[in-house]
Amino acid sequence: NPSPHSAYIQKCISLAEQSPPRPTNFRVGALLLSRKDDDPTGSNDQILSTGYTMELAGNTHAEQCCFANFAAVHNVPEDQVASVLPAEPGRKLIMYVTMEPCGKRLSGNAPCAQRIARTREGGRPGIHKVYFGVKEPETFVGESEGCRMLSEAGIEWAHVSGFEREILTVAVAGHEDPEAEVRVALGEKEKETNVD
Ligand SMILES: Nc1nc(=O)c(N)c(NC[C@H](O)[C@H](O)[C@H](O)COP(=O)(O)O)[nH]1
Ligand SMILES: [Zn+2]
Repeated sequence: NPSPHSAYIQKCISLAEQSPPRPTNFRVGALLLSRKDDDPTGSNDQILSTGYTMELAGNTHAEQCCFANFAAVHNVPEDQVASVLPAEPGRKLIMYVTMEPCGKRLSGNAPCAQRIARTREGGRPGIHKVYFGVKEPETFVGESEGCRMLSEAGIEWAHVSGFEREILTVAVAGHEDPEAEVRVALGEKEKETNVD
């Protein structure tokens, strides 16, 4: 049986395509689900919430909207989402995001890696693992810090490969020179590998 990761990343890409193009951020899609332990094909997955950049009013990120949508269904504000996320034995909370959760935002708003880490407050299991399709390009904040912040919070993460160009093309659609930015972002990977 195939792994479920590609299908979820593709679902997140279609979410990201609903985001209004802006020069000041990336168009990203996010999905939250509950997965039964020892269920590598995800056959017992339960989708809990989805979100995309600027889905909700203001300068909102996909992961932020994903949490805010779930919190709203449970009648709490987004910053209290940890208190309403399920914590069932034998199941884990998993997030899929087209792009690595941000570790810093030029706006100064709370970065998504911090929002994800906060789901573990109060000893709750919170988010167990984050799968993303591409690391954040250096466009806005330079070297991305999201993965390091997740690791520091004890949250696992993994890169699902194969969708980088598609994800980046959607993400930068509102930028000044999208084609060039995609080439640079893809090239960055080659540059890093040439460093050693
Ligand atoms: N993972 C992620 N999900 C998003 O929905 C989104 N828009 C970004 N984008 C990261 C980028 O670093 C920030 O968009 C800029 O740093 C500008 O910051 P604001 O968005 O204005 O807070 N990253
Ligand atoms: Zn973010």
